[in-house]
Amino acid sequence: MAIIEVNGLRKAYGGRPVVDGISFAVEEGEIFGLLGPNGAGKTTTVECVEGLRTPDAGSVRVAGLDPVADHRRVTGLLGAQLQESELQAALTVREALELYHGCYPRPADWRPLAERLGLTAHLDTRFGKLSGGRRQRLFIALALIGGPRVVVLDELTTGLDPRARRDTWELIEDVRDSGVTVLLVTHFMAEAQRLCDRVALLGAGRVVALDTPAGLIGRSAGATVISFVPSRPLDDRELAGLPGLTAVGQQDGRVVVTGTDETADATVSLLARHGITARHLRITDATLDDAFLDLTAREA
Ligand SMILES: Nc1ncnc2c1ncn2[C@@H]1O[C@H](COP(=O)(O)OP(=O)(O)OP(=O)(O)O)[C@@H](O)[C@H]1O
Repeated sequence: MAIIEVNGLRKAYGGRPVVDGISFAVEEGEIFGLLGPNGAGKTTTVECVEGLRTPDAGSVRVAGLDPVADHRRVTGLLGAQLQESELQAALTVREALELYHGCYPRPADWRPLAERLGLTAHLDTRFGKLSGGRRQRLFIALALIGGPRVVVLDELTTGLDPRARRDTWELIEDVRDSGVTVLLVTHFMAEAQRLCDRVALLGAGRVVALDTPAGLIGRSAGATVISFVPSRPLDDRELAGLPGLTAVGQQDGRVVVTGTDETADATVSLLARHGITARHLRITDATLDDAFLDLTAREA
C-alpha cells in the first residue's frame, strides 16, 4: 500500500517552475530515493510532502492525509531530517532528545533510540562538539523520536567521510528493517544504489525515470563497460561499427567501450580477428552513475 502519493505536483518560485508535474508513490516499508542534480526540485518536492510548502497544483497525500490541511496529524506520522539541519551549539545530545521528546503526543522512549544510534556515550556532549557522523546520528534519532511511520532524510550523508557514510547507510537500513518507510533525498549514486528499493530520477522538475536501481541501470543505453589496453594502438574508428555501441574513448592507452553485452562480445571477436591482445581486460556493469548521466542527458 502506498504511504506517500504525489500526483501532478507543481511548484514555481517567482513564476519559474521548479517542480513541473511530478508524480510518484512510495510503498509502505521501502526505501524510496529521490535522486537528481542540484536544482532538480528534490527538496521542494519533499517540503511539499512534509507540508512545509503549499503546492501550486497537484496533490500530495501521506497515509491519505493532506500534509498542509492535516499538518498536525501528518507531523505525528512523518519524521523529518531537513537538509542543513542545525541545533544550538550549546545544547547537549540529552537536551536535544528531551526537547524533541516533549514535542510529540506519543513519543518513543529516547533512551533505547539513543542506544541503537550509538549516542549513549555522548549524551552530555554539546551539539557544537559532535563529529559530523554523530550529528547525523542525532538527526536520525530526532526524526524517529515521534515514532513515525515514514521518515524523510534529505542529503543526510553530505559532508561525511566514507566510514561515517557507510555507518549511516547501515542505520538507514536498520530504520527500514524496523518497519519505518524511508524517503531519501540524495545525489550520491552509490548511496541510492546501495540503499534504495526504488528510485525516482528527477531532472529539471520532472521525473525522468522511476525504477529499481538495477532497472535504471538496465534502461540506460550503456549498461556494459569494456576496457582494455590493446597490444597495438587502436583507432576509435575501428570500433565505431560495433553493435549496440554507445560510446568509445581512450585514456592513458586504455580503450573504454560502452554498450551492451553484445558490444562486449563483438569487441572481443574484433580484437581476435585483428590479432590484437587485450591486456588488463575488464568487463563491468555500468553503475547508477552512468545510468544517471545517460538518462538525464537524454532528457536534456
Ligand atoms: N524559496 C525559494 N525561492 C526561490 N527559489 C527557490 C526557493 N527554494 C528553492 N529555489 C530554487 O528552486 C530550484 C529547485 O530547488 P530545490 O532545492 O528543490 O532542488 P534540489 O534538487 O533539492 O537541489 P539541491 O540538490 O541543490 O538541494 C533551485 O533552482 C533553487 O534555487
